[in-house]
Order: sequence, then C-alpha cells, then structure tokens
Amino acid sequence: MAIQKKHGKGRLDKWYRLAKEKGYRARAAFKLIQLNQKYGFLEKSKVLLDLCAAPGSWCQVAAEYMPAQSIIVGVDLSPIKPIPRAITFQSDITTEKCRATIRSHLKHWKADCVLHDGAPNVGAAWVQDAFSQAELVLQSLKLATEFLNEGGSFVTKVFRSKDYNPLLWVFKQLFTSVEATKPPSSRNVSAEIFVVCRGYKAPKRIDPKFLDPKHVFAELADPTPNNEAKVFNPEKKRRRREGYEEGDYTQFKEIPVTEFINTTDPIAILGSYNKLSFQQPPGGDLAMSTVDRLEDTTDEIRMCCEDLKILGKKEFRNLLRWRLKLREKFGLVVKKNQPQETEAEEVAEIAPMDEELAIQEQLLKMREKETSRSKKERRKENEKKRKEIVRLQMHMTTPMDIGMEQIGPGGEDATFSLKRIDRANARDAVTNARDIPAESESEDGSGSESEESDDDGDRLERELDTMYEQYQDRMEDKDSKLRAKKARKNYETEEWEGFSDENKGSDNEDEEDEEDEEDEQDTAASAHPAPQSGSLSNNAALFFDQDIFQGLGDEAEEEEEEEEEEEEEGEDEDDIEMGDEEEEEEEEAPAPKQKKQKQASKKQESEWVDDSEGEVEEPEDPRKANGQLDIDIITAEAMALAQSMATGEKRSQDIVDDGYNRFAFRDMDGLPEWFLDDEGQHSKPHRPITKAAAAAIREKMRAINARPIKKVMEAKGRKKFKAAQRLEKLRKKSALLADDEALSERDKSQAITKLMSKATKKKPKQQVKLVVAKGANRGISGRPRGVKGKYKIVDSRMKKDIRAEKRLAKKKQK
Ligand SMILES: C[S@@+](CC[C@H](N)C(=O)[O-])C[C@H]1O[C@@H](n2cnc3c(N)ncnc32)[C@H](O)[C@@H]1O
Repeated sequence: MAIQKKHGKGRLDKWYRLAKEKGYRARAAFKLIQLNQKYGFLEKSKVLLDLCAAPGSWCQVAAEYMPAQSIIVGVDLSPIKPIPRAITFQSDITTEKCRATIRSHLKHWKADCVLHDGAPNVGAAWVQDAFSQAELVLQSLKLATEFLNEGGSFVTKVFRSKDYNPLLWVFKQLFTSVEATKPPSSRNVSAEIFVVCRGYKAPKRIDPKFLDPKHVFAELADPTPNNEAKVFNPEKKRRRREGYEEGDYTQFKEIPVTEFINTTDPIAILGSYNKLSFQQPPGGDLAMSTVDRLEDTTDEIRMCCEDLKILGKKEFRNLLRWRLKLREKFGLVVKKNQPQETEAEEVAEIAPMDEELAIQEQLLKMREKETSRSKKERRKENEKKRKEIVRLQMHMTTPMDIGMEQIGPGGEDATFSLKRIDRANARDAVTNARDIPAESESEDGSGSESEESDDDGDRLERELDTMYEQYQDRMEDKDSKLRAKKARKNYETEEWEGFSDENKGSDNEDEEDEEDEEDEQDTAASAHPAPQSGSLSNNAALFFDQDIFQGLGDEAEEEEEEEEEEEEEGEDEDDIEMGDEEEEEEEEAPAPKQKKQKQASKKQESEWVDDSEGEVEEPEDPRKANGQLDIDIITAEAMALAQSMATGEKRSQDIVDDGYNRFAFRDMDGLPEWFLDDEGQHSKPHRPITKAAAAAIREKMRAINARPIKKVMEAKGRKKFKAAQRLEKLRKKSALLADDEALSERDKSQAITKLMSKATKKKPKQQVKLVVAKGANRGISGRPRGVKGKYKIVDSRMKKDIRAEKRLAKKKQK
C-alpha cells in the first residue's frame, strides 16, 4: 500500500518514523503491538492466521511476540515479501481458493488467533468504503469460524458506520468477550476501530444468516413507531443521524414549510436543511396554500426560508416565532390552562403529551442553562461596576450613582425596576400601556396567553443562546486565533476584585466571606470617590496610560510641583531646618505610581501586538533606556495617525477629542452576547488610512519579513565568532614562529603557509552510514555491531520511498 505523505491521513507521523527505525514494514505494526499489550493474545497463540496481511508488519510483530516454533500464515491480495517464520501467499480472502490454500497450509491445526486488518479501496466514496469493509470483516469472521480453535481470539478492524452495531452483535453471539478499542497509534481522523473478540464459542453449527451480509446489514424496521408524530404528519420520514440518507447524497436539502410548522423539533430542521419550500406538491396541499396566504407569512419570512444557511440568530428567532403563531392558528398548540373538554377531538389525545414532553425538555434545558446564565450575569454585573468606576474616575458620574445601583430606582431591590420588567419581556407592554384597553386582559384571558408565548419565546431564546455558545465552542476548537482572542477577552473581563488592599478599609480583611467583602468593596467605592492611579481598574489604568495622557499628566504634575515648590519655598523660609530624609521621601513617593503605569502600558502594548497577530505573546519591555515608550507602528491606521501628527495636521488635543465618539462608552447592559460579539467586530471607528501610510507599512513589513530568523542569525553569529577565534589563534602562532630566531626566513614563511592552508582547509563532511534493519540488525535499539561514526537505520522500504521521492521531484522539474 503506497502511503501518501503530504496531507492529513498520509502524514508521516512518529509511528511512521518509529516503524522505519524498528524495521517494521508499516506503521500499522504499532496498532497490533498496542492491542497485544492490552489483551495479550499473541504470547498465548501458537498458530496465527493474518488475513489482509500486506505489506506484512502484523506478521512481523506476530513473529516477534509469539513463542518460537509458532505457525504464522499471512494472506493478501497484494504480494507480501518473505517474512522470516511466516508463510505468506497472495489471494482474495473472499474466495474459495483462498480458504482451500489456508487449509493446505494449516493442515490439521486450528488457529489460536485470527487477525484481520483489511481495508478495501480506502479513499473513494466513504459510504461505499465502509460497507465493503464491513463485508470484508464478515468474510474474515467466516474464515475465523472455520479455522479458530475453541477459546481462540479474533482481532479485526471495523469502520464506525451504520454497520458497526450489527457486526458487534454478530461477534457477541460467537465470542464470550467482545471489546472495541482504538489504539493510540491509530489516527484520530481515521474512522477505524479495532474489535478484539476473545473466547471463541466454537458452536457446532452456525446459521449461515449470521455471516451473510444481506441479513446482517439488512435495515431493521423501527420497533417503536412514533404514532404521535404520525397523527400530525403521516408521511414524515425517520431522520437518519448517521449521515446521508440512503439514496440521497446531495448537500442541498429542502423541506416543505408545512413540515417545519408540524414538527416537534423545529431547531433540528433549521439546523439540517437549506431551504423551507412553499412549493405546492403535484396534487396540491391545502395547508401549504393557507401558510402561503396568511398575513403572518411576510416577505421577510419568505426570504429567510429561501436560504437557512445564511441566517443569523435574529432571523432564526423570527422564523421560530412565526412557526409558533401559525401553530396556534392551526390549533396545533394547546394551552396548558385550557379545559380538557373544549379541546378538539383529534388534538385532545395527542397535544398534552406533546406539551408534557416539551415541558420536560424545557426543564432539563433550563437547569443546564441556569449555571451558565448565573455566571454570565455575574460577569455582566462586574463589568457594569467596573465601567461605573471608570466613569467616576473620569468625572462622568457622581459617586452617588454607585450607591444608587444597589438601592436606588434602577437597582434590583427597587420597587420600580425597568430591568425586571424587561426580563419578563413586558417592557413593550409598559410603554404601550396607553393603547391597551384596561378590561381587555381580564375579559378574554389574553394575559395568560401572552405569558405563555413569553415562555415559548424565552425557551427559544435560551435554545438559540445555547446553540450560539455551541457554535462558538466549535469555532474555537477549529481556530486557535479565536481561542487566543477569547482568552484575552476573558482576561479583560475577569471578575472584578475591587480595589487593591491599600484602598480597602482596615476592617476589610476577612477573605473567606466573599459576599461581605464585595459589599465592603462597594462601600469603599462610594467612600473613596477619587481613587489614585494605583487603584485604577485595568481598563482605567490602560486608558490613562495612553501616550496622550502622558504629556497631560506631566503638565498637571509639573504645575502641581511648581505650586508645591512655591509653597516649599515659602515654608523653607519659615522652617529652614527641614530634614534630608523627609525630602527623600517626597521624591520617592511617585515611584510606585510610575511602576504601575509602566506595567499597564506594557499590557496595552502587548494587546496591540496581539490584536494584529492573533497570538498571545509575552509582552516585552515597551520602554527605551530613556524611559520613553518604544511603540512600534505596525498598522496603516497608526502610521496615518503618526504622519498627521508629525506634519502638524493633528495635535494631541485633537486625538483626545477623537476619542470621544459614538463608539466610546457604549451601554452594553442587558445586550446578548452574540450581539456584542457581532458589534465588536463591525461597530468600531474607521480611521482614515492614507496611501503613503499603507505603502510605508507595507515596506516596513517587507523589511521585517526579509530579516533572517533568530536561529539563523545566531548560527551565523556563532560561525563568525569561531572564525574570529581561529584567526586569533593563527595570528598568535604565526607571531611565535616569526619571533623564533632558530628558524630561517624561508622556513618561517613555509611554516606559516602550512598553518594557513591547514586552517582554511574544510573538514570533509562525515558520511552517514546506512544500516539496513534486517538479519541481526532487525529491531535493535542503539548502535549496530561493527558500525563506527554516524549511522542511520533504514529498511528497504525507506530506500524505495526516497527513490520515489526523487523520481517525483524529477518529474515535477520536467
Ligand atoms: C491496512 S492494509 C493491511 C496492513 C497489514 N495489517 C500490515 O500490518 O502490514 C489492508 C490490506 O487489505 C488488503 N485487502 C483488501 N481486500 C482484500 C481481500 N479481498 N483479500 C485479501 N486482502 C485484501 C489490501 O490489499 C491491503 O494490503
């Protein structure tokens, strides 16, 4: 079997290399070694039959692990090069001829172990592949039943497909123990799995149906038909979760919109189909034409139905709400509080069950969601607190607001809480209260109806939230950049831990009581309305540490210092004997503040770098020796900005003003995560980029890319250093020679020339000796006997591979 080396499955991994090293013909050898390590069937076997054995690595392993004098018979469609201690031949295991040849080789013996690693045509159509592999497994089982000893083992490869379970069932009828396992050397991307069947029961007679693919893989009728679903939808097909439906291998799937209305699992339809069709069936469908004509079926809904794969969460929600409305109109939803006797006859028997199932499902999901929701809410709360503190620090709000959040009109405990109304999804009702006649609710009971549809709405909302989270998890699994981004985001929005210890009240020390601590921190927030920079939250510290504030801060500090100096001068006159120590203290005081600023700006810079490269990197010291920020301009936006500042087009004050835009300080309270994610991507200021700036950045990046990598530079440096050392040595030696008075001038020059030629002579590269892993060298670890210098253990297969590679390279050149 030729191995493709470039991509995914054919990748040359560690098992491939290890197989080369150990002299095995295929990496598959390690699968058998690992299976044997777990179940130990080889050591116990004296006769072994290896079905589908080429190129023969399993036979090699068997010969290694089985007791001496054991019999190993291997067969394959492809020829197998001779293997010591094994008999091999070429044949198709599905044929009678193969069976007869095995018999002739085994004579009267029975096998203790039958191995099967067959894989027909892997790589073509997956469905077809899996099936013929399953057939091959059944065929090998047939041979096993004929040649296995009682108590013997059958080890086979199976592909995970719909035929897997029937196969397992058959194995279990014939063996006392059946275990499926995937050895570590089997690639995760491969659908293969190994089944180890031990303790062959050796029944006297086996019903041929057991080993007949037609019977074993026949489709079974569903033993418990879903009559309930049939009432609503008599022609509904059973969904197949194992892949394409039989006979339907298309990617594009369409389903009548009426099925979407009827189904009890609308999310499944939205997730697996591409289009909800309004197309009338040949005989016409009354339900379809009604759906088509209804007012609720707006143009927007129709457009959404056209292509489900491009819809966002909002559109899905609209579709689900529309479905609910239509179900209500068609009488498919029965209200919980409606008396039983008023229900329509047909619906009366079915709908409550439907409802009950839905409620149970709902309860389960709610419980699952509860934990994640409370976590999310806590995070939001913390974010809100932090934002308020930032605002406070920027004098955008009064400290009163923080207290108000706890007990004021907007707070959770307040009598009138808009937020709570929002949660009950009734804010619209409140705002539209004037339009609703007062008695309408009590008269027709629509209040409870809307409550119920609110319940449904909430459920849908939760389902969509879960789906969105799952979608994000999937994307994160796929994309390392996204993972890094999320990790950064989590770090930024990590739980607020309040002010640093210095700012906490002295009675704020009980770390175990977290709630108390939080309360105290809140009180501390309101008690200390203007915390120093050292106690700023992450974002605030970052904000104030931006370059533009450096100057402003300095100016303010300078002014303060000037004022202080003036005061000091005045004081000095009064109190001339102020001690040196006090002066030193005053000078040292701002140091921690600077340190914190430095750390914050360090973090900021690392974030800029992360944003541009999508990787989390260790931040380097962003300051030069003179203490200035050493920020590299790496985006065209920043370059354009720098240019405009350098040319005097913009002043630092303009940049500060630009910071106050509609994107700054957005209120994110109560907004769903998916919305914020989307906003974060698209709703941000677009700063102008000039052609010159873009060209400058391009040039800069080209220069960076042209730079050799660090390792190469280091190697070159080492080389240079060694050359310099050699030269120095040479210089000293020749100086000694030159000073030697015993030598004539001629001898001196000859000796120096000799030295020079010796030094400039390149050492011949040490040849690597190839040692073929056969005979005494097979499977050895360490230096083979009689080999000196560098060596490499190879097998004939590797030579072939190298030759093939060369051939291919030549072909490409042509
Ligand atoms: C994965 S390889 C086996 C590797 C082998 N276990 C080893 O360790 O070297 C699968 C083999 O199944 C063989 N095969 C597929 N269909 C077969 C058949 N009907 N009869 C015999 N061999 C077959 C293929 O020729 C192929 O060599």
